[in-house]
Amino acid sequence: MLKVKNFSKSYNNHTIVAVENLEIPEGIHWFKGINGSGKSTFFRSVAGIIPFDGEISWNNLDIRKDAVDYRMQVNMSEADPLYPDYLSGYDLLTFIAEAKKADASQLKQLTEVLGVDVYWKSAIGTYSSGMLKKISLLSSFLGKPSLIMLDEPLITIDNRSVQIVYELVKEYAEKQGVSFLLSSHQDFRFEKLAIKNMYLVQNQTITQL
Ligand SMILES: Nc1ncnc2c1ncn2[C@@H]1O[C@H](COP(=O)(O)OP(=O)(O)OP(=O)(O)O)[C@@H](O)[C@H]1O
Repeated sequence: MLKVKNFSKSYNNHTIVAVENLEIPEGIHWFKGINGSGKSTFFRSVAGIIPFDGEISWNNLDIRKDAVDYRMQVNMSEADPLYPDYLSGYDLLTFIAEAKKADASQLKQLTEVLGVDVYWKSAIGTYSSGMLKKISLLSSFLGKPSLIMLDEPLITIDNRSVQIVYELVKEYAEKQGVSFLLSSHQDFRFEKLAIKNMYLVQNQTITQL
């Protein structure tokens, strides 16, 4: 269970998202909202990437008090990932795999499934947006997370990769009990997945649909 209490995130004294009380059970959930509504801001807060006011815990691990354990359990893929151009996908993914204590076989299997092994030794600066997106998506599966947030996972990747992402989400959810928060500003993007709840990010808050 993800528990969010008295949450608020502001930029330049302007509230982007505020949530008094939100409890999200395990399962696959879909966050909708128009451009700029605050989906990425909320996901980044839950991932522990940006500071915020309030309390967030996942399966009773507090994002601040249990900072390391929490971050071993909660992974995220950014909507528009940004990495240093001079690193290779290999440099980045082997680093993340080590930090997340991933089995060597997991990294190998994911690179092969997503076709990242073909280009991951080249510098990131040479990648197309879809190639970069696949590195970011792959990174979020590494280790033994119990919650994975995928921010706009289907943008920029080709149709075949979209199917692979659907399969990976299904496999990790069904076989390993991983929960997912998926975001999309478009309707009918995740119809192939067993979506438990849908949430709307709108008017500086989040409501369950
Ligand atoms: N680092 C930042 N500094 C200032 N304002 C920011 C920052 N990051 C986001 N914002 C603002 O917060 C609001 C929400 O942005 P966010 O990226 O969370 O929206 P989103 O719902 O993910 O949008 P999209 O669907 O376009 O990805 C926007 O008005 C944006 O300009």
